[in-house]
Amino acid sequence: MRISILTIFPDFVRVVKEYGVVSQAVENGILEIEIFNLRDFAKDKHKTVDDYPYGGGPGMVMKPAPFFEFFKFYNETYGKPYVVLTSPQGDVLNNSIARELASKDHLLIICGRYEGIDERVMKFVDREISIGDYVLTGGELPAMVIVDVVSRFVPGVVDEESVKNDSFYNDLLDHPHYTRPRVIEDMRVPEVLISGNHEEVELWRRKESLKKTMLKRPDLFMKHQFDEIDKRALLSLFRELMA
Ligand SMILES: COc1ccccc1CNc1ccc(C(N)=O)cn1
Repeated sequence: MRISILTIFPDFVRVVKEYGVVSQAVENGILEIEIFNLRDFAKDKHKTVDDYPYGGGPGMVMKPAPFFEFFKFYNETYGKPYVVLTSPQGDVLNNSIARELASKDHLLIICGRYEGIDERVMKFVDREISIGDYVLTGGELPAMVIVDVVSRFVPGVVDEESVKNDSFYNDLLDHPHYTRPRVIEDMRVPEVLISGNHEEVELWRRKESLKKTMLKRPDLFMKHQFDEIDKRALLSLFRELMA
């Protein structure tokens, strides 16, 4: 999968491809991440990317011409990508949107700055995405979040099991995790996890996920489709609560 990012701050976003599983996926060719500087497509001497807003008002607006120049170059060179704009007006990102974006061969993420982007640039945009209901000084952090979340759904980037057990994969919150030592400051690892009984472990984990989700995210709990393991876990949970 190829992901490109268009920004006036290329050094800001570069780190997203330099660490962890994303950098490994880039190294072994599962992911291609390319960063383009919008300023390179501003043809005037001062490489201007912003200008005063028609109609007045505070701040500046991103000029359309550099974007038009960029897309002329980009579409001819790489073919037409699926274009995402990160903006406060977008659909709020969640796992299902991320999974949908991960199915595209070729994604381009546009990062806005200033008060916003000239509306005529929207002709290139397929999807507007927000990472939450707040305004940032730029679209670069949302672009990095999208690259990270989408990468996890690209086959081979992370262990399939890990994605399958994603707490939000089956819309339950994650169970507690433990590793060595078995005891630290008198705090012990739950015995079931040391029992080696995988069925018991899976039941315990599911019970913990259901308990945590019921308490912290009743909205997710109500949406959850209960499978056989869930039912056994819930029974065990109720027995525990009644005891
Ligand atoms: C006024 O800013 C803009 C206006 C229009 C586009 C981009 C920006 C850049 N800012 C952003 C971007 C994304 C998010 C988000 N919630 O995903 C928040 N702020």
